[in-house]
Amino acid sequence: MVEVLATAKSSLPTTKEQTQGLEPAPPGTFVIFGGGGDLTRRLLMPALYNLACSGLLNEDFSIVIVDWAELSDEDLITQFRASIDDFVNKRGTTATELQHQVWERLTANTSYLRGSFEDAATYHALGERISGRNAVFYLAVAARFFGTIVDNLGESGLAREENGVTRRVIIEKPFGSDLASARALNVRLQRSLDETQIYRIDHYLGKETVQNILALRFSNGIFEPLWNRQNIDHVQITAAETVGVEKRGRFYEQTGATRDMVPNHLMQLLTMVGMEAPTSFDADAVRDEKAKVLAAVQPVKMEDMVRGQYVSGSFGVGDEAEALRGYREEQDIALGSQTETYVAMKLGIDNWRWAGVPFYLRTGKRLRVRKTEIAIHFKQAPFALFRDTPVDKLTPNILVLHIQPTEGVTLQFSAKVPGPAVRLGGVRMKFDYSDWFSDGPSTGYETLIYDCLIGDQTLFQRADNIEGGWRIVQPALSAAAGDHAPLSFYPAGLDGPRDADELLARTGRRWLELSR
Ligand SMILES: NC(=O)C1=CN([C@@H]2O[C@H](COP(=O)(O)OP(=O)(O)OC[C@H]3O[C@@H](n4cnc5c(N)ncnc54)[C@H](OP(=O)(O)O)[C@@H]3O)[C@@H](O)[C@H]2O)C=CC1
Ligand SMILES: O=C1O[C@H](COP(=O)(O)O)[C@@H](O)[C@H](O)[C@H]1O
Repeated sequence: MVEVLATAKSSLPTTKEQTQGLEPAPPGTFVIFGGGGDLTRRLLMPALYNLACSGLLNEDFSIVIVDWAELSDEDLITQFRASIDDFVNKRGTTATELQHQVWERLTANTSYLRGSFEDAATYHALGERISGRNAVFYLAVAARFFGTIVDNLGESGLAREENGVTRRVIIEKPFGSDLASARALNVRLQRSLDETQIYRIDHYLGKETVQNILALRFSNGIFEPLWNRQNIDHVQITAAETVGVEKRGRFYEQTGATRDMVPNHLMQLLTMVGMEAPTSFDADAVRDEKAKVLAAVQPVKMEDMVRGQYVSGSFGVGDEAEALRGYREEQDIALGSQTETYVAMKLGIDNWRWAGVPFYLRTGKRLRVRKTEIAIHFKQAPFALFRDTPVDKLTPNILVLHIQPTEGVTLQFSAKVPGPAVRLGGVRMKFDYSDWFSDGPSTGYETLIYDCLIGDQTLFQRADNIEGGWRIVQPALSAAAGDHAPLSFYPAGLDGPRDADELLARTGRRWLELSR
């Protein structure tokens, strides 16, 4: 292993330094519809607290939680405190103290509004609390309510921006369940809102390393000249999870791995790798380039796709091994379920930079390891020089962008093994984020919430980008709906279905090992 440079921990920037140069967001109210739910407890409240600790919320910032649960303001604050204790202060191995001043200010301006999303009275009462103020409406609700809430915001006049007051809506995923429903939802939202008011979230865009793909590509002179069909053989994008469907069986049965991960998260990764340099970080400049890449991707062909479902298996070895249930044995799953928990596919980007370079995507639950990464496989160097040496093959050059759980970049290449003979060994140069940058407490939602508060849509999906992702996977969804999509099975705790290996083996390629 070749270490790139010595690490410089003492010079790591602190959280304060990382937020330097950023102004607190303008004054306003953050309204969370569905604020009694899981997303709010685990991610949104911790993120708002972290933003307050970083000094990025305005002194005049308030929170209104809308839900139908029977809660008093005191109950709400108790829940809020529990979520900070569980998801910020006891996160990982480091326990930190509550920042009392920040906490007092935030909770003094947090209130509860009990009401149904479907009831006009809820919007009337909300209107009184936010009158004349900027507001962000966060729809932390099941997807079936997205249209209803936005219709109500429109009809009640709460979506109207006037006299310099801004009104923005953050929409959670899933945004539609196929191309037609995503289009219909876009049309419905745009009846009440201008596109500049709509913030469609994809939490992958809140991940530092996902954002860093553009920085890596375009702030370094060494990568861009190689980033094309002349030098790259193929690209592999992997999002492997060890978890199963947990308690989300009802949702997952209707969704499956393709809908859950591909048109959104994996397409974000594909566009970041594939896009041209935008002319600026302006939201539309970036999203225009993404739209162009998506438009150049041909819809997936069924012969280039593998769907899998996990069956019972085990994790670990010997006495330590843990038995894992199969998907069909999980809660709320049909006995003969045909839902895929794994999907692999080959896509191509038919443009001047990428024509002929396959992009292989795979994602699945209950795999051997949790790992999200992008591996750029470069073309092989000519072998001629080594023909009369003991070298029988060259190590492939692979640049791996690690997204999670570790964040960093690795470059694999060949180096001469010391000694008189010409022998080559595969080596890796490794850059690990944690060696160079300290990471403040973060849920990944801080950046996204802050960006919405300041009106920056760069990290949010535009209507055409969302539809572009659905268009690409639509043939797979149609085939599954018509029962024409084969399903392979794989043991829980391993690497996924064999057929997925076959998808690459056809052209003499292979997946990068998950557990390497
Ligand atoms: N949880 C997570 O980690 C993630 C969630 N998401 C997305 O975020 C959104 C919210 O998820 P999550 O927090 O898990 O959902 P929850 O179901 O936990 O939260 C929704 C809240 O809204 C309440 N509610 C339901 N119907 C009404 C109504 N008609 N009027 C008023 N309140 C109502 C629910 O109450 P009750 O429980 O009584 O029905 C619940 O408190 C979803 O779109 C999900 O896909 C995205 C990424 C991660
Ligand atoms: O949106 C979703 O993403 C998670 C994976 O997110 P990650 O940040 O852990 O990579 C996935 O487990 C879930 O099924 C899906 O709905």
